[in-house]
Amino acid sequence: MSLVRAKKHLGQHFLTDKNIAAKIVDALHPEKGYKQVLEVGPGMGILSDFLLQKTDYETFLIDIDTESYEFLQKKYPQLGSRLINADFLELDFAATFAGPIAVIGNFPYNISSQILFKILDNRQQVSEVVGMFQKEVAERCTAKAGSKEYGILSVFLQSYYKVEYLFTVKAGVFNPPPKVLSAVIRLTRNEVTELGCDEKLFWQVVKAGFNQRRKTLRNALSSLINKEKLTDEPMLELRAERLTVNDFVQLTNNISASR
Ligand SMILES: C[S@@+](CC[C@H](N)C(=O)[O-])C[C@H]1O[C@@H](n2cnc3c(N)ncnc32)[C@H](O)[C@@H]1O
Repeated sequence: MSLVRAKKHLGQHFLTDKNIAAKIVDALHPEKGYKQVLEVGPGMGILSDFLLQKTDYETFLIDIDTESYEFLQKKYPQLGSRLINADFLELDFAATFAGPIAVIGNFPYNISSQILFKILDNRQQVSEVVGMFQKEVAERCTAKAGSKEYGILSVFLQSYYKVEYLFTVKAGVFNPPPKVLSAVIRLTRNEVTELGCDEKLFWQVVKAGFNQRRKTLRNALSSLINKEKLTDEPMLELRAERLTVNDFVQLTNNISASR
């Protein structure tokens, strides 16, 4: 079988180290109750080889690249409609999967944030995610309040998932090697179904706070708050990076109550 040509615009860097591939697949916890796993961007199938050996779950593969799709069709004829040639960002989860699922992948780095927001949009179905990202993105996902990496992505993900940094991966194990280091993280869905505040306002507060992260929240959120009524709100004297997810929930409730 001829190999798939790496296409830069699709973020194609193929992992060549099978031990790392096995370690990524082993980081899934199917005992948590999902029966289906979706791999995003299987490429030539280095992760899929390990996923398809497992009997605890049914594996689905989605790749936007037709050349990868045709390669994988020949490699795994048994997959049938579980091999999908489409854009993950356009996938209709409810129509494709029967219940809770896990998402796994060595993700294309050019669309990392969109992939994470797509997962967040489908958080009712996505119980677990194990994925490789550019190291800086992995650090932003796992960052804690008070650190310089802590930002919008950290707060949004940590609202609904426990986020763990698993391990760092060197560029030399990919072909072609990316210019950056990579890292594997795991997201495990928490118990939260509702944040306990006006969620639309919560997203606005988080975004506005971090969009002007060097300002105090009183200044960064000036268009969202009623200044006369929130004169003694201590969180407004801080910068966004100091607030935990729970602080943001509480601040959102205080802003709602003052309107
Ligand atoms: C970093 S490569 C990883 C390939 C393979 N899993 C590996 O580890 O060698 C990323 C893969 O994502 C695919 N991809 C890029 N954008 C995509 C999208 N929007 N939806 C689905 N797959 C995508 C690429 O075609 C490529 O196969």
